[in-house]
Amino acid sequence: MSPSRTVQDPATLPLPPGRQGLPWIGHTLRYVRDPLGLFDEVYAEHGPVSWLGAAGRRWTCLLGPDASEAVFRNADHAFASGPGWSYLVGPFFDRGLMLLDGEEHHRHRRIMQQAFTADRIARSTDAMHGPVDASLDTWRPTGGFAAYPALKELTLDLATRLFMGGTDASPERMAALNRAFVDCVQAATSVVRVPLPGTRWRRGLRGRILLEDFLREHLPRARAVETDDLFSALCHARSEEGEVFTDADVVNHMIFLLMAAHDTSTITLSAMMQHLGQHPDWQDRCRAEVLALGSRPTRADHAALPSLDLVMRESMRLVTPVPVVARQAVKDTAVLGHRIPAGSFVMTAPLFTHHSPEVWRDPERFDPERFAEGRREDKVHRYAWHPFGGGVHKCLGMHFGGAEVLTVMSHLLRRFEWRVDPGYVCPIDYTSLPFPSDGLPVDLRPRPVA
Ligand code: HEM
Repeated sequence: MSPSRTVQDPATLPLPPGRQGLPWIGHTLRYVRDPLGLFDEVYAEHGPVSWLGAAGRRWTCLLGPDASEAVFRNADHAFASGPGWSYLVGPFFDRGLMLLDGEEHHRHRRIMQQAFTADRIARSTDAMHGPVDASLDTWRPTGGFAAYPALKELTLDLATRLFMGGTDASPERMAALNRAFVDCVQAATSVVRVPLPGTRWRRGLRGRILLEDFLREHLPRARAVETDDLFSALCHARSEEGEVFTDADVVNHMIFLLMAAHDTSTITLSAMMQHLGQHPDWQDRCRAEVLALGSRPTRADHAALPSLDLVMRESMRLVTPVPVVARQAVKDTAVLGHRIPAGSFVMTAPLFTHHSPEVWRDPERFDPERFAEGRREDKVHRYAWHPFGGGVHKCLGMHFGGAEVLTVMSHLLRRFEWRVDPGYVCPIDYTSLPFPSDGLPVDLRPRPVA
């Protein structure tokens, strides 16, 4: 299953086969409703390398673990992240780390890494308990409780505090800031991509300006004193070579990080709530581990939550928070016997591999033990399970995100019990990152606080 280590001479190879679908929109509507069905069809017809029309472009689809490996390993530096992603997410996350390439990306990543050390993540974990508890105090357990919007509010609140902590902004200003951030995220996937009055695009541009103004206004304070929040961490981060971020870098990175952290964590939490609700045996097992710890587990305590960790991995497999990853070929290259000409827009789909029967046994089944020692189905290929991507752009926040998810789940399991009909099939909207379009109704009950 391993792709060849060297890139073949592209000029000698055939172009990928493919299909346009409808003019301009191509297969966009099908993707939004059922990306897996679409990829399955494309793979059955053409194999791992093909192209399809979507969102006004011809996208070369590189499907399966070998094709993903070729993209992420990027042996001949042919695939650029910035131009691939900016076509999809617009100008709202300009110059965020994922939108940079080459030496510039490498330099920025070296600096940013200093804000994501194990020590910092441990301190952030301790700082999460207060806001998580406060947010859960507002939950009103009931049958049909809409878990997804409640989790989204919780993670947004948490991100604003952990990322921007220490600001003295009024609750109204913070609410406006949250709104601006949501406007940017929604604008990124809007159909109308010019700033006409009343459009999401225009609201997104305004949102970006508001976020920039807010961050610039608070920069001098974040620069003056080093505190535990991410804003301050970016202001003071210094690579081993002594490189630091400019003010503009800090602002751009903060806006991107808010986006990178927020929906991905929410989706993971909501998928875990769904599956634990449908599998009470797993819910009991995870709760027993949580209750054996103190009420405010530290990052080190997370090692004592092995069942919850298995559930997190399995949930990210089944509901892959970043279903596709975008790139653009900046020179001719070759993947699995096909020529990918310079200029091609390229996507690879962790979602597809995560559901592939060529990789997983009974892939649609919720079976966290597949990740347990003795089975380790994810070890069949380096890119069997890759919700955080791979290569030089591999998610920088994966440990931070893991700490957040385990912290929130620990509080949820301690404070609540919930059930979801075992036959429930979650309707997922893939317009942007995947989310349950019905809000994920769960039957939520309080537990006596232990
Ligand atoms: C918990 C769920 C998360 C998932 C599934 C996830 C997934 C991903 C993926 C797939 C990429 C790679 C995209 C690419 O190759 O083009 C990525 C990049 C990134 N993520 Fe995450 N992410 C998560 C949480 C977070 C959090 C919490 C943060 C920050 C606090 C974060 C920060 C980043 C950054 C900075 C990058 C860009 C890295 C680079 O380009 O060098 N992510 N993430």
